[in-house]
Amino acid sequence: MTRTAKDFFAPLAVGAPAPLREIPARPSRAIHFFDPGNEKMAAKVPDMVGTVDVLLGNLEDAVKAENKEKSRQGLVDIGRATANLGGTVGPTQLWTRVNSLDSPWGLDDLVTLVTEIGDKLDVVMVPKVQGAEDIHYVDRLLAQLEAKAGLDRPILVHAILETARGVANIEEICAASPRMQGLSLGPADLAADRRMKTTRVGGGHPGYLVRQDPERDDLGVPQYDGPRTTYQQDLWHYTIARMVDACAMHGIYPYYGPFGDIKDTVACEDQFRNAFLLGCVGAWSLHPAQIAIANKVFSPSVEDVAHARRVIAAMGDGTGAVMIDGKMEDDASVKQCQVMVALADELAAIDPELKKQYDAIPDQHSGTEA
Ligand SMILES: CC(=O)SCCNC(=O)CCNC(=O)[C@H](O)C(C)(C)COP(=O)(O)OP(=O)(O)OC[C@H]1O[C@@H](n2cnc3c(N)ncnc32)[C@H](O)[C@@H]1OP(=O)(O)O
Ligand SMILES: CC(=O)C(=O)O
Ligand SMILES: [Mg+2]
Repeated sequence: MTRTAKDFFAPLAVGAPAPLREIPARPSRAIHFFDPGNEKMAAKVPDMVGTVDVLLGNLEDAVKAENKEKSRQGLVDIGRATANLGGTVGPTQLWTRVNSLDSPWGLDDLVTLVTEIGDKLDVVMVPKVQGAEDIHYVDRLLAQLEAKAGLDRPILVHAILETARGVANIEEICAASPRMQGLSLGPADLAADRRMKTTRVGGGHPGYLVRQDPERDDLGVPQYDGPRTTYQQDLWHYTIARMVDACAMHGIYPYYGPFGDIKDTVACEDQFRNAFLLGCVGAWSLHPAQIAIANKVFSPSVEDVAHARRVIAAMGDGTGAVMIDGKMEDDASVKQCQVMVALADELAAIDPELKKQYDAIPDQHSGTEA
């Protein structure tokens, strides 16, 4: 049975910090993955602080089995030595992706990281989450470790959706703990688990398409062999839309996961933008080149912010209807504009370049009351 409303926000261990009532909307446009055991990558981390919203020390897939302990220790060293990273000190959060709960490393990852650098860790990403039982396990263990380490704020939990069972149980996963911060799409493992026939890590597929109807000749006979335009569709639309609804319903945040074709920056931007438009707040960056893409895509454009401010100003108390540039705006569209402006304000608070751009938008008050 799930916890009752009465004890949902009670700490799960004596001495553990109280769970948060609301998950803070901290900017997390790019969750940048690095292997803390890879010297070249690790050396770049100090200079990345302040340039990316989240630095994530990855201990799971993409780290060779023989390097698991080295990567774990590397993350401890980075957490201890890197200034302005994680906790409440600066704009760049420190996250980790631990090994899966059924692996030989998952338990030691959690115990070591919370004990050694728990004060720096903002979020623990848990891979291959199948249902609420996985979150319950991590929830209790984190509480015990936080109490032992004397931490004064709870570490949050992020689940990767990468099994069919995880997708089927999405709502119970989101609701499993007040620690739940968000969900990411895990398109590679999810494709394998679902027996999808794509071998790509995220992104589209040229075979997943719809085709224009055939032209007809003068007698109305379809010309099946004639030229017909095809339109590539988004393989991930269903899962992302489902993830966005589940997260919004539970007050947590949805993220597009990885885009593996590092060189195809154009398609990466398109995939990230689809996710942004559908309601995601960020995506993973696997290579330094993807950080700028995510920062750009997940920041509202100056045009969108200008339009949103104009609608809000024209709508006064937010009720009624006005015409702006030939379009009707009303109580509902002003709420859409408030979402845009709230995000712009959050980002401007940590990104001086964006602040400059948003501050330069001239005040515009125009519109005609209906
Ligand atoms: C399905 C999933 O689970 S996705 C999540 C798991 N996968 C990952 O985390 C992958 C992370 N990324 C990587 O491992 C690498 O970026 C790769 C393998 C994709 C490409 O690596 P490379 O071939 O070395 O890329 P490239 O030559 O362009 O790198 C340029 C420089 O950036 C460094 N670099 C590459 N990726 C990163 C990174 N994620 N973070 C920091 N530095 C990086 C390289 O070490 C190299 O450094 P150098 O100039 O000192 O030699
Ligand atoms: C993101 C991830 O782990 C996957 O696609 O499998
Ligand atoms: Mg995976």
